[in-house]
Amino acid sequence: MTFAPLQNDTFLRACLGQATDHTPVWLMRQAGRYLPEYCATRAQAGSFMGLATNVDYATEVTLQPLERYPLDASILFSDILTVPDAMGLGLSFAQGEGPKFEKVVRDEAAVAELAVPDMDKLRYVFDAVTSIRKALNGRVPLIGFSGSPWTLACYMVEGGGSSDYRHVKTLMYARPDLMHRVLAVNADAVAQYLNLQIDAGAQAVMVFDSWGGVLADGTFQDFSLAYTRRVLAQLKRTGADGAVVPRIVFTKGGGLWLPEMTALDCDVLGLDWTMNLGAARRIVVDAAQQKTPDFIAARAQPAGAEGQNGLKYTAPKALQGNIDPNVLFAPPEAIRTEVRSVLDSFGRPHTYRAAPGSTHIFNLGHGISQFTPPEHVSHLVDEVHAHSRRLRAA
Ligand SMILES: Cc1c2[nH]c(c1CCC(=O)O)Cc1[nH]c(c(CCC(=O)O)c1C)Cc1[nH]c(c(CCC(=O)O)c1C)Cc1[nH]c(c(C)c1CCC(=O)O)C2
Repeated sequence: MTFAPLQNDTFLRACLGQATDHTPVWLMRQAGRYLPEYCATRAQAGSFMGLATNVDYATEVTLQPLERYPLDASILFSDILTVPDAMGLGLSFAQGEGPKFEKVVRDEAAVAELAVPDMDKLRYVFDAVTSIRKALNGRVPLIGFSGSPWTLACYMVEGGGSSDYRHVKTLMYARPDLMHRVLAVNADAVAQYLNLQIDAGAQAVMVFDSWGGVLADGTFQDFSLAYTRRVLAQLKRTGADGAVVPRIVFTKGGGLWLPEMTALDCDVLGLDWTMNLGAARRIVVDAAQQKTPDFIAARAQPAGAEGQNGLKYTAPKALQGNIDPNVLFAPPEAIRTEVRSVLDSFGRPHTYRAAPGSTHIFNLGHGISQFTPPEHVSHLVDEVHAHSRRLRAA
């Protein structure tokens, strides 16, 4: 399987800590209900799962936001809940309501039954990845994704969305042994799922730990972070074409744990809007400097090379985020002001020779709202490109 050469590698370069002439931008949930063309295709497909399981529809809606906006990356159209669905829990999305599972995993018997699903049940996802790569024709890279083991467990135990996470936290505190088993199965399923997306053509992969931030300090490390680590440890480093596949970990509400997350074996950390990007940048750069005392020399070396002191040079993690998606409800001039403020908070973009590294990928701090006026997104994307070029020229 060979695909057309990539025409815009800005996103992949930024993921790997390399200099770019502008800050790349894409948006979480960029293909979704705020786009009238998405709603039209969804109506044809009849349901969300009808859309996600049909390769042609999934390809069509993945490309829809790219037709409107000069985004620097695309993301597979699917959902994190396809994995528990393949485990036999019976996923459905009722119109106007959130996701629902027919079966919930709350007791010893249900936990005992749980197993890594036959990946053939998820073939429609891998087929969609290959079809989207072909349709993109090298325009921008394609991101594959999965939920984190903890975030998937939240839906599997609650049976759907939740406002208080009562059932999943009850299981965690009352029967940590059962919770650990659910998370171990999820981690191994997610790792296989992402590796097959990589084989099918995904050029980067992202783990959505959307509900990591609802955990208490201590439980986050044991029940979320440890299993994200278990996923990362099993992931392939390169795709079928030999290109490095960057890994992104996004923990909503995880800003306080950023110092601990710098130790993850991933390339990019995603942040929600509560975190100052300049402060986050200092944390990731400090973490890399501790591992590599001669930091400037490290920048001149490929990551992973052996230094004179015998230490492995580690590039600081790139950061992805983090504008409040609600900014998109404000008038265009206010959107542009907020975009500049997020870019400025990250600070002067890294160039090879200039001091301390870390690169920035612009994104929302969480998924785009279905009520967003589509024309407002044009202002956001345009301002990211224009202002980030200005920052590099300054
Ligand atoms: C928690 C989570 C889910 N799904 C996802 C997450 C993690 C990201 C996050 O925290 O937002 C991830 C996801 N879901 C979807 C994508 C597609 C790719 C993209 O970003 O464009 C991605 C990356 C499509 C979708 N997944 C869903 C929709 C809307 C459903 C529809 O079209 O009817 C889309 C476009 C449904 C979904 N799926 C999920 C929920 C809670 C819902 C209902 C909420 C809602 O209605 O917005 C679970």
